[in-house]
Amino acid sequence: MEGGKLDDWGSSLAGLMFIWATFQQFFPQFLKDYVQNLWYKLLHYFKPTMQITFNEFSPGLYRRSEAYTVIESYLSSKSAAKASRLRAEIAKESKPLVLALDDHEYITDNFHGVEVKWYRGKQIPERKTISWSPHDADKRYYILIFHAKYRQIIAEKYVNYVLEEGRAIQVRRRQRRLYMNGEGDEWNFAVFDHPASFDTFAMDPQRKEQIVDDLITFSQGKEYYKKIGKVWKRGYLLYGPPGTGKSTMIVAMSNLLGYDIYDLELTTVKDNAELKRLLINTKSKSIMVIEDIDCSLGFTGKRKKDKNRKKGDNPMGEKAKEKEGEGDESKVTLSGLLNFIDGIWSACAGERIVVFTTNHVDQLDPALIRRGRMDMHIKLSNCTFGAFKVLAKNYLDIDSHPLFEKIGELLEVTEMTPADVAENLTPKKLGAAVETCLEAVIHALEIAKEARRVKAQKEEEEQENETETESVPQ
Ligand SMILES: Nc1ncnc2c1ncn2[C@@H]1O[C@H](COP(=O)(O)OP(=O)(O)OP(=O)(O)O)[C@@H](O)[C@H]1O
Repeated sequence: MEGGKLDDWGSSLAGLMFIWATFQQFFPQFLKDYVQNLWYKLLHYFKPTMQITFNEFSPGLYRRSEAYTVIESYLSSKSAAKASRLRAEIAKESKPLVLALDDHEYITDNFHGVEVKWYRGKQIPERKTISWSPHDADKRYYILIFHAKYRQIIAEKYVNYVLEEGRAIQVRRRQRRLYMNGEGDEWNFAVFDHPASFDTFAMDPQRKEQIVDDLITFSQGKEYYKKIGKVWKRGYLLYGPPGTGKSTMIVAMSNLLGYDIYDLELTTVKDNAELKRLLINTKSKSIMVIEDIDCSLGFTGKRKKDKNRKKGDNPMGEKAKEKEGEGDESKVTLSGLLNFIDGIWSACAGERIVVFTTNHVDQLDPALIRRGRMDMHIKLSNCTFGAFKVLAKNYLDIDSHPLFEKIGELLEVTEMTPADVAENLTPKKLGAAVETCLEAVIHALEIAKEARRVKAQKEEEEQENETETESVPQ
């Protein structure tokens, strides 16, 4: 692609705009329009520059234009390094302080060698009135100025690039939201700021890397999904005993990609139609989570409204079987859920991750978790030595210690969840020594080992008794 420079014309234009903006407030409207038209004609005659204006408010609309806010985010990422006059502000629901381009200031940007200028203007209303309407306040706008010979590349490529980058910057800056479904098809949300990340997630490092790579590949896969003709979404099934980090991993996913979380409580959804409406009301770049999916759907694929059931209960245990057939309010069906995940409507949500968690993977309907629906099955297991080392680094800030060897041996012969190991590693007193925390882990592991031995012995004795009873002649 041919490179190009806007040279001094862009700067003169932006400079004159500043002067014009300062004096225009003293002129009547007809004179302003006349001078402005004359000025553009003159400019175009000598140097064929072009410009595109992005107004803060579209006529008749009370909301700020999305293009304007996205451009503002894009330019704020450039302004800190390039502009000489900046505004500092805390944007709504944005984490860091944002440094943005000030009024009547301009900066230069470069797209594949083509130089463009951005100017931020402000139009002051003719009459100052006390009003709540944004149309009576100062109106701002951005003007993109470029050489006319680059019209095509700027209009077709650069503007789209700016919008995409700006949106990505907004997502990165925005505080994460955790949505919950309430009554009907509305989502309520809370701003959430959970620090869990893949760096602090205790898991075999190689497996962790695979998962992180998979997530990043997905998030950058817009063109790929388009090429293969598939909706841009990916399903992850997280399974394992309680306390192995299923919920923590969802937060780590959200923090890695900057996605919001939609925590869908299936038992409160009335029917398939409501499920569909909930889906339509979600935004792109999000993780749709159904925790303990085995507790929400029964064997037959019919949801059972079983509020009495505890998380750890086997869904097809006696308790669950008793409830079967009772659920007269049960309207969300397995096929409704399958449609929700990958029916035609799933395409409305845009870039999306779906996560199911379960403690009983073997109880789930294979249709629900087949590859293509739940693309990656992630087993979260009891604490391994590799996972322990991550926890020791998180909690005690150590990479190695003479007591590690003993802990490694114990972890091989007994089972303990990362949640339990983490709890034992937590110092119980301010300034507790590292040894004290590691010894607490060893102590807990030895108790678990002993309990395991006693249990195994008991099972062996019971089996022997059963064999003896069977061999006694009737
Ligand atoms: N792999 C892990 N890495 C780091 N911390 C962990 C891990 N697993 C568990 N934890 C710690 O244990 C606590 C409980 O974990 P979490 O709620 O994620 O488990 P879970 O598998 O979702 O449990 P449940 O099935 O009961 O919902 C977390 O707050 C976290 O601090």
